Amino acid sequence: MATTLAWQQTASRLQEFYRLTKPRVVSLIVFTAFIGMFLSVPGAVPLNALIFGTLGIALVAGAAAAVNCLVEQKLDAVMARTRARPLPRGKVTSPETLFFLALVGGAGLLILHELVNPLTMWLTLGTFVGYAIIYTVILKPMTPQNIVIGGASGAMPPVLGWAAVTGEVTADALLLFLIIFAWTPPHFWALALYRKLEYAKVGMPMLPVTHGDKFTRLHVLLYTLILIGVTLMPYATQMSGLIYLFGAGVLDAVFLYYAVKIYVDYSDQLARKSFRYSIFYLAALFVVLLVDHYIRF
Ligand code: HEM
Ligand SMILES: CC(C)=CCC/C(C)=C/CC/C(C)=C/COP(=O)(O)OP(=O)(O)O
Repeated sequence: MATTLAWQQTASRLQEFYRLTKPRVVSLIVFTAFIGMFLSVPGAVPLNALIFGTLGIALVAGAAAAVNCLVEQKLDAVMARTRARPLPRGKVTSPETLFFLALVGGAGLLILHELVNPLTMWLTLGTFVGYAIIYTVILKPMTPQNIVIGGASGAMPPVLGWAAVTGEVTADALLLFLIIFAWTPPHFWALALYRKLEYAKVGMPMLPVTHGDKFTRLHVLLYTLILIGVTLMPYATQMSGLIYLFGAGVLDAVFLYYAVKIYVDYSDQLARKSFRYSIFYLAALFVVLLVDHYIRF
């Protein structure tokens, strides 16, 4: 009886630590890295790079997310969306979080350095610093351009996957970076539009707070147009073929529909749907890139 209780307590503690890593966001990040690995070579991906590259990138990304939870715990306690996180609820302490993220992040970097290659380790470390320090600590409280510049960290994972397999970063890898980079503003600003009051409450200078709704809605539309241009580039550069062109075209058309509707006929409900669609869009676009890579027309 006592051992069962002890087990339950341990399991629920571990679950709280796991939640610090923002597992849902990180799983899409890792998914784009994973697909980047397949796109980097014509045939089979070496199993070593696939397994240890994915594991290492996942661990460091999780540690980066935990830094964000640590730094923003006081703000998280105020916003409805984030107040159930482990730190604001007092389920884990700051020193525990620091210890956990150092352990997890250190293990990830070690795996990348020893079992993948040093280039991937350094690029992943740079991405970690980009999100955990440059974005979270410096840019986020400073400028409404926070997510445009900080989005570079979120866009790095396919490049990391590419480097893990090939040991280099090529123009095709940078194209994958550009896709996520252009996707981030419509992804985030759709959410920021319907969460504007919460961001205002904690004094975060998000675009709808500093420049208003109309300006943000215009920028969602403009970045969606940029995104559409960028997603045509894999076909234009012959990195991808007709299956990709068709898939990306359909996904882009729906994204454009949401962006135009947000601009001309805004509602919170629409912004919420558009945000959810942005997540589906990115996952589906990478699946299409992968399918096209192996079945090429
Ligand atoms: C600076 C860049 C980014 C910002 C500011 C941002 C912002 C956000 C925010 C605030 C949420 C929380 C939504 C909620 O709690 O309801 C979220 C959710 C999400 N983001 Fe992003 N994001 C960024 C980049 C990315 C990237 C690069 C990916 C993946 C490649 C991604 C994937 C996701 C996913 C999958 C969710 C849903 C999580 C869930 O359902 O709990 N995000 N994003
Ligand atoms: C490989 C590697 C090291 C990757 C690190 C990149 C990384 C973890 C990006 C995460 C993007 C993310 C969680 C944005 C959420 O925005 P936010 O943090 O402003 O959201 P919040 O308000 O929910 O805290």
